[in-house]
Amino acid sequence: MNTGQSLQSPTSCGLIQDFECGPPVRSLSPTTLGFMKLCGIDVTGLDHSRRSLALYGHSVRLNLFKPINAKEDSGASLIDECSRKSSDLAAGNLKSNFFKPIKAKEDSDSSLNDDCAFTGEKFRQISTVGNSTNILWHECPIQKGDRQKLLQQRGCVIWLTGLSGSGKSTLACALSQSLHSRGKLSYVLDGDNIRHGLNCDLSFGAEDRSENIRRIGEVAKLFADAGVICITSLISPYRRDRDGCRALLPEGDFIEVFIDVPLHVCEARDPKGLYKLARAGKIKGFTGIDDPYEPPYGCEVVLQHTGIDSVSPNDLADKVISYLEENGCLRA
Ligand SMILES: Nc1ncnc2c1ncn2[C@@H]1O[C@H](COP(=O)(O)OS(=O)(=O)O)[C@@H](OP(=O)(O)O)[C@H]1O
Ligand SMILES: Nc1ncnc2c1ncn2[C@@H]1O[C@H](COP(=O)(O)OP(=O)(O)O)[C@@H](O)[C@H]1O
Repeated sequence: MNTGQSLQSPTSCGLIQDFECGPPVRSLSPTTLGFMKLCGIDVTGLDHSRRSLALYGHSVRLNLFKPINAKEDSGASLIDECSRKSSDLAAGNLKSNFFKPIKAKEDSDSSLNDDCAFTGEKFRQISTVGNSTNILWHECPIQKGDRQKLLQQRGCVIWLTGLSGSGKSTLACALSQSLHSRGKLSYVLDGDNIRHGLNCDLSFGAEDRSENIRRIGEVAKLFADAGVICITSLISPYRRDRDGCRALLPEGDFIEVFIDVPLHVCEARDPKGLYKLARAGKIKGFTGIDDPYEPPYGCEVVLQHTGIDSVSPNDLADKVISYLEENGCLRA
């Protein structure tokens, strides 16, 4: 029995518009659930792991996912619709513990492949991420590719790293200016600036530096997803933290640029007088003095200081622009 009724999410997400079911929700029973059809597929023939029906509030949503790989969580459990009473389903009593949480969804592209029950279709997943349980990724019809087409560029992250005084902020601005003049949209996330707002709760202890970088990595990822060329300008002294940010993005979208200026040059520049204070012991844990800087291994671009300050910030920016051009970042 199939009334051909199409269930739509309150947000009219296209992902579930092909979902057809038989009777209205109120009269669903373990038997009638067998009539549910998903994109023309009769789910009665499928094993239990591929037939999860989600009740979200009082409306039915389609949620197909692989509970087999689920991460255990005391707060939630998988419910096989065949073992549930129709009254429970109809009353929406199951919404808070309907799913066994699955591996956290990392980005809008990654959830749509291996974890899907049906190849070639997009399905939404309930997941547990950090301290958030039972959260549902919401997909929008306009995606990164659409925005990139609009902007005629590739959303990516240019991650500038180097000692304090190496020229990160100067290069970030020169780069942004050069991109702007070419009609490319960029945005600079500068460590100093972000510490005035979003990250004003963080110190320069190792743990807080890591958190600083993690947050900026996440924000940069959003900018890249928006189609913007995001330039970050942070010391980001620890390799592991930078690699963590790299891992957030698709291959090729994280461009690490090491501004390789030796400590003695940075110290001679000392535009803020911080090295002097650090040498005098008035600032503790200053990068390069009594806190480590770990240079990258095999990053995309190295801008090596040549001994004299002969390479202007604009020339350095040109080198990065060349990399972007060669790697197709300046076209959609
Ligand atoms: N202890 C210590 N170590 C290093 N730097 C210090 C410190 N205290 C303050 N500052 C100033 O803060 C700027 C670095 O902030 P970041 O957010 O880029 O640092 S980090 O990536 O979290 O390590 C850095 O700015 P830049 O000179 O632009 O790099 C310094 O001016
Ligand atoms: N390519 C360069 N050559 C010479 N001096 C530079 C260059 N880039 C930046 N500077 C100078 O170095 C100092 C530190 O630059 P800044 O961009 O603030 O570094 P950071 O952001 O890494 O601390 C500033 O006085 C700046 O004018």
